[in-house]
Amino acid sequence: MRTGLQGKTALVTGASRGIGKAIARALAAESANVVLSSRRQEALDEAAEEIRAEHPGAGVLAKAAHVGDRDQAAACVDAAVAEFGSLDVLVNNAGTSPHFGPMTDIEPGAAAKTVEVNQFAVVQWTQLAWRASMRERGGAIVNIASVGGLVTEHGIGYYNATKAAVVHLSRQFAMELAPRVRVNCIAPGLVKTALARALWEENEERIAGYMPLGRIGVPEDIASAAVFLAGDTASWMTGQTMIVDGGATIRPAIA
Ligand SMILES: NC(=O)c1ccc[n+]([C@@H]2O[C@H](COP(=O)([O-])OP(=O)(O)OC[C@H]3O[C@@H](n4cnc5c(N)ncnc54)[C@H](O)[C@@H]3O)[C@@H](O)[C@H]2O)c1
Repeated sequence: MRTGLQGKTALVTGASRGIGKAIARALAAESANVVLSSRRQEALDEAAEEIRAEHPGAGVLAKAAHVGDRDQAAACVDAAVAEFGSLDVLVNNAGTSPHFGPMTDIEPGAAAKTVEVNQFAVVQWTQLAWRASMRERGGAIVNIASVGGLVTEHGIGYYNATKAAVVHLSRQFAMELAPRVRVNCIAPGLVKTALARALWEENEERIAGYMPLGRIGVPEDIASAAVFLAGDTASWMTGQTMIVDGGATIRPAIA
């Protein structure tokens, strides 16, 4: 079955590197037009240039925006529609984890930033995409949560609480926006990116051994799931959270 993404327009937040960049690249490989967004225009331009060179058939636009800044977000969504005529796919991928440690120690500023970037941005960008294009033309939204939103982990509890919110926001938006727009979610396990470096860098072998599939994830593992959920391949799925984690969450509770 085909994804049907050819000629559609997809906007990915946090697309300058890591999972977001891999998702943008995978969507371009389906001949979708891709709009890459993250904070720094320079990093985005580099990512866009790479994707353009690899996939000359796809339109590629790079437009910087802080996901928490409503005006910048609106300008980015408007630029996507102005350039390509519609916004058919939104991938809410940008994420941050400014606090490491027990939740009893988190400072108000770090807590607010975590909510702003991981949680409220999903609401804000969904509203903008809905109003600018999807209400009229339909579409698909893919939100990037985390397996940490489903289980507990040491050190990143507050981040995980915002990811649990993303799982629920995906269900709630799926219900509110049906049948025009499908909204699904991915809960990645540990993926080798800059964001998670502190978790995997010095323990790579031990963590790979813990994973039933024997390795830490790479951004492309998440990108293929995102393409599936964004495309017609998932045309009868909405409100769901797909766990992509090398099997980490199916390990027996008692070994
Ligand atoms: N790497 C993992 O192990 C892992 C696991 C589960 C979930 N995730 C989630 O996957 C998503 C992507 O993470 P990643 O691992 O690729 O991280 P990364 O740090 O490699 O990339 C994050 C991207 O988000 C952008 N970004 C951060 N704050 C932003 C802001 N305020 N406004 C706009 N852009 C912003 C960064 O510039 C970058 O492009 C995040 O939502 C993260 O929580 C990652």
